[in-house]
Amino acid sequence: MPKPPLDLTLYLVTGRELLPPGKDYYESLDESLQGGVTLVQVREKKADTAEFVEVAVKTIEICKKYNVPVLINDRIDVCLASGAAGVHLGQTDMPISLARRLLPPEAMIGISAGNVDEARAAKDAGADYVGIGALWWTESKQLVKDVLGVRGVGPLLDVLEGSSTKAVAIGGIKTTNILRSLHGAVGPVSLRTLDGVAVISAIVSSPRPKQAAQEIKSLVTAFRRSSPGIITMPLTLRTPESLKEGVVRLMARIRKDTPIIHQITNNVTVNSLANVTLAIRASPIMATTPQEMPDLARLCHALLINFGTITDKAGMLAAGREYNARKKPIVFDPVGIGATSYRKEAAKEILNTWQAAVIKGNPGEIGAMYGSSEVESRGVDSSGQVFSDPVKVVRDLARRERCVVVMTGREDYISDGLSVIRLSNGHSLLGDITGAGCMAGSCVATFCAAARLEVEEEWVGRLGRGDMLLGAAGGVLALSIASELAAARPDVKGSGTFLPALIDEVYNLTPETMMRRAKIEVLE
Ligand SMILES: Nc1ncnc2c1ncn2[C@@H]1O[C@H](COP(=O)(O)OP(=O)(O)OP(=O)(O)O)[C@@H](O)[C@H]1O
Ligand SMILES: Cc1ncsc1CCO
Repeated sequence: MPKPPLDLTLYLVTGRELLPPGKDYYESLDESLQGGVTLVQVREKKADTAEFVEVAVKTIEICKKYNVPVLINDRIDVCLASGAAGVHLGQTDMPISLARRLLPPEAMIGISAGNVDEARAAKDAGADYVGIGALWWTESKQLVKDVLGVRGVGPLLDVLEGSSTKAVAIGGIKTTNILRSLHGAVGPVSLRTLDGVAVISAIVSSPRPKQAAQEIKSLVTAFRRSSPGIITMPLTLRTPESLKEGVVRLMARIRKDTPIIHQITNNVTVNSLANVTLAIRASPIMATTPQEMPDLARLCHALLINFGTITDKAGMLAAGREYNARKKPIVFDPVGIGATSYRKEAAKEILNTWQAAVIKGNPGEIGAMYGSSEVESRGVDSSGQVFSDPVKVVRDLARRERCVVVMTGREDYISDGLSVIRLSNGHSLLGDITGAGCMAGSCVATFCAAARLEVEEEWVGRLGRGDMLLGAAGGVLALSIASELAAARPDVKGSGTFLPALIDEVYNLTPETMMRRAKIEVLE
């Protein structure tokens, strides 16, 4: 008998202990199948064998009505006794090769994988699918050993590329984090995406499992239809001319709409950031308290998170979640990330919680994120060193972090994982004031707000909308072109007079000047 097709789109793992009070297990199961569940795993941790078999048989009977196969957690004997379609194994359960020998040839066998080695072993053993996790910390955590995090999934998907082993993610997936989960879990090299999601409590604990299943399934299918390998724009041909025109268009949009830019930043440069934001004609709001975040995410058009003095991690985490939920851009400036291990850990936690639209840093910061020591990381300021292959660094990091990456310096490199552009404006005086990079972050956040505002239709199934590469380029160009104009002024005598002149020049910047002065190259 040929193997039945395996549809992992919405994989329900049962958990009778998680049902809401008064809800019958079989009733809940039937409703979730009506909502579109495509595969069911019966998971019974406490039942004895007789009860497990009984639950399995009844589950199979109900699932048959919907043509949905049933797998059994761990127990080959229960699978055989109940006539289930296959098993799901843990790493410490029976090896796949042995299970294959005991089960009929058409049986489906899946296995949990929490790292690259486990994924590779599963593929080599011919697993039909791997369950990758845990994605998030969850109430049903006893199911999985360690939290892998959304950003940990990609390398496992790369390992599976080219094989027939499918992949599903598991662990804490719910409607509020599903797009974040799917968007983040993509192979950085292969751009392979998940074949579906495994859900437990988001469906089982719901008093309305049908609606819960429908909602999750529609988001998975919408994501799948949305060119999921691509980070920001559906394929766009980039030319210096189209980028310049785009930047000027965003500038006009900023002036028309005065976007509100929420900024959680350091206490060294906070005033400069508020002033530069006003100078480009946007409206800054600096706010750090977690309780304010839902209201601010509703009100504001973009969020900047600057790590400078990292005193507000709780606010950073809360804010990012809200902006992701509203599909509004977040710019992350990991200031000094290479300097302390606390910052490195905090960045990991932050980026595993929410998805940045743009990550911006100097070569030391980007190098620390990339995991390269080619460029020295010195406190918060740039060491002035550059990478031998900056194009590879920004492109690979963008693919890995699933966002646009900006690496500032004498030349700025920007990539969305597909295109790489180089901007060559700016003046060395920017390196002599504190917060030039921080101000570039505010400008990028403002242009990204405009890039989102100019797209009216929702990009269904995606975590954001608008051309974030263009937003990033616009922000960097505004500050660096203004710096050239400021440095040339006769009243500027050094770094002290340069800072206010810089704000003036941002304030007086015209679309014509931007168009004339912007030095943009498209490298890839
Ligand atoms: N030597 C230079 N020549 C031209 N432009 C420069 C130069 N150095 C920096 N810039 C520009 O200055 C801006 C800030 O980049 P920089 O790499 O100095 O940030 P940073 O080190 O993070 O700054 P800070 O930590 O002070 O905020 C960018 O727009 C970049 O293009
Ligand atoms: C000097 C300094 N220290 C922490 S943040 C900051 C501003 C420049 O990034």
